[in-house]
Amino acid sequence: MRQPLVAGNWKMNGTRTAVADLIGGIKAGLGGVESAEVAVCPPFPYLAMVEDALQGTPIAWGAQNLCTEVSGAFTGEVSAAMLRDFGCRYVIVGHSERRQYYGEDNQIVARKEAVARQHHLVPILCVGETLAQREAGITEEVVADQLDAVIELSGVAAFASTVVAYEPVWAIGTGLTATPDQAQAVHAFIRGRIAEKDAAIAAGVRILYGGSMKPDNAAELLAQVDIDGGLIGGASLKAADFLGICAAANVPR
Ligand SMILES: O=C[C@H](O)COP(=O)(O)O
Repeated sequence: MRQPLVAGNWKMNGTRTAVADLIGGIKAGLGGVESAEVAVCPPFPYLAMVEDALQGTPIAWGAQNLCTEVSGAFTGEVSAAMLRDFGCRYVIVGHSERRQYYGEDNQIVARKEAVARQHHLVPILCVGETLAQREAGITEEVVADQLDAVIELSGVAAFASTVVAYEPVWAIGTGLTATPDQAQAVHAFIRGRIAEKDAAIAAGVRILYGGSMKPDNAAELLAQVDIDGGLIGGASLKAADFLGICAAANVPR
């Protein structure tokens, strides 16, 4: 059985005050959530604050990115070991904003995925197509290439300890959400692609949906058989909205 995961990706948002308020609101409101796992991914400077606030609670935390390299002369970068030092359980890798604005290709993303696991972080590997790619009918090809880069570097066993997030780029921050059927179709494709190599690993891998998920559309997305949670952007910045999505994930599967 796959435990649902709802992870908030705060992206480049926040101040000390806003982070304190948001974390306080989530902690206060999360009492009833039992079956779903909940995590938040703040910007790097707020990791220490979040660690202090969440230690000893069931809420996990993670980062939004990490360096491909382990340590040394890489100015401006943050290593996997540093994230572990601040108690991170998760790290997002290959978010479409990293791919689009910072030139992260499938090979770089695969290296980040590997270095994260080597340091006992759980990567949340983002995959997904642009609108142009969907309209060209190559969604599956694009997603397959993104998955295959990880399999080629690390083997399918990587997916025994990696979470996948399907995030159609055209649905991120746009208010456009994939329909439950559209999302389910790609989630099933992802699971099938992994199953071609190892059926047991495919059956266990958690596949999150990301892209304008909100309290009012979360339940129908999460009801799909291959959707195991959400990677939430905008709606993770308001405690009430994030909690609404957590509540929708808190149903026995
Ligand atoms: O990582 C989260 C995704 O990019 C989704 O963002 P969004 O919920 O604002 O569309």
